[in-house]
Amino acid sequence: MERTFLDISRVVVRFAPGAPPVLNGVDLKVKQGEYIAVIGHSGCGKSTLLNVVAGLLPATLGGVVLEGSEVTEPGPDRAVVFQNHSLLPWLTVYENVRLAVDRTAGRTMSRAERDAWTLENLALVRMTDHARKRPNEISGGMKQRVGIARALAMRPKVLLLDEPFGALDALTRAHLQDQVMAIHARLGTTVMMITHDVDEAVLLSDRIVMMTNGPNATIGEILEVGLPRPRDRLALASDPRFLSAREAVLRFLHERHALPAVA
Ligand SMILES: Nc1ncnc2c1ncn2[C@@H]1O[C@H](COP(=O)(O)OP(=O)(O)OP(=O)(O)O)[C@@H](O)[C@H]1O
Repeated sequence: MERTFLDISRVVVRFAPGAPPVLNGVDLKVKQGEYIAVIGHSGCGKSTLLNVVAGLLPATLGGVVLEGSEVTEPGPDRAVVFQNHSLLPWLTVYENVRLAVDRTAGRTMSRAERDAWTLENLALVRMTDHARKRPNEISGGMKQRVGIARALAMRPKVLLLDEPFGALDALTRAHLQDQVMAIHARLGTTVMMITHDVDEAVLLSDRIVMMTNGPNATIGEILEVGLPRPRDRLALASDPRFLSAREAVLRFLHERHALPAVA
């Protein structure tokens, strides 16, 4: 059996004493290189879970262990990409990525190596030609690509994506999904991605973690996607395995765990 790489163990998060916990007993074991999607209705606690893994929020009970080390604070081994880019507007695209490289590899790489590594990560997201531009001179999709390059440049053990494509139009979103799939295939990075988009979850992930509604949310079901890689969105659009995975997630969300207003 493959070893657990990221171990989320009986995580409970309660924001206010006396209030019901937002998350109650989330247990998940992730293998190295796995692509996990977390899906669930708005407000069920997906970002809360990601923030616990990122070390941005302490669990009230339980905890997270990454490669044998307990998560107690944020660190470059768990790089986060948020829905809205968090690039520094006064720095160029290159400088935004370079800053992360200098912070994480300032002592281990020479200047020339850091320059090359910055450029390599920009090339990975096809942003080489825009390296000298500032964030206000590039599109939303490009900003997210820079955010991904910056995260990958830290050589994270886990890439945490909090609805990274949520604010993008459908075509840009599809393009970025393809790029992230290609990067995952090339680097084998372990990924945990929050999404509201069922097709995105099925297309990208190895397993889809479906959350029950909050409060007291927990993992309701886990779907093994099992589609062979590389995956091609056009071919999959009519593939019965894709359609049945999609249906299983939709059923979970809209029949078994519909929001009260929907049910
Ligand atoms: N810092 C906080 N203090 C108090 N309550 C919080 C805090 N952060 C989140 N919550 C509450 O916890 C619940 C889960 O929030 P969270 O953002 O994790 O949900 P989500 O599933 O990511 O939602 P969405 O899909 O809408 O982004 C919500 O009810 C939210 O109001």
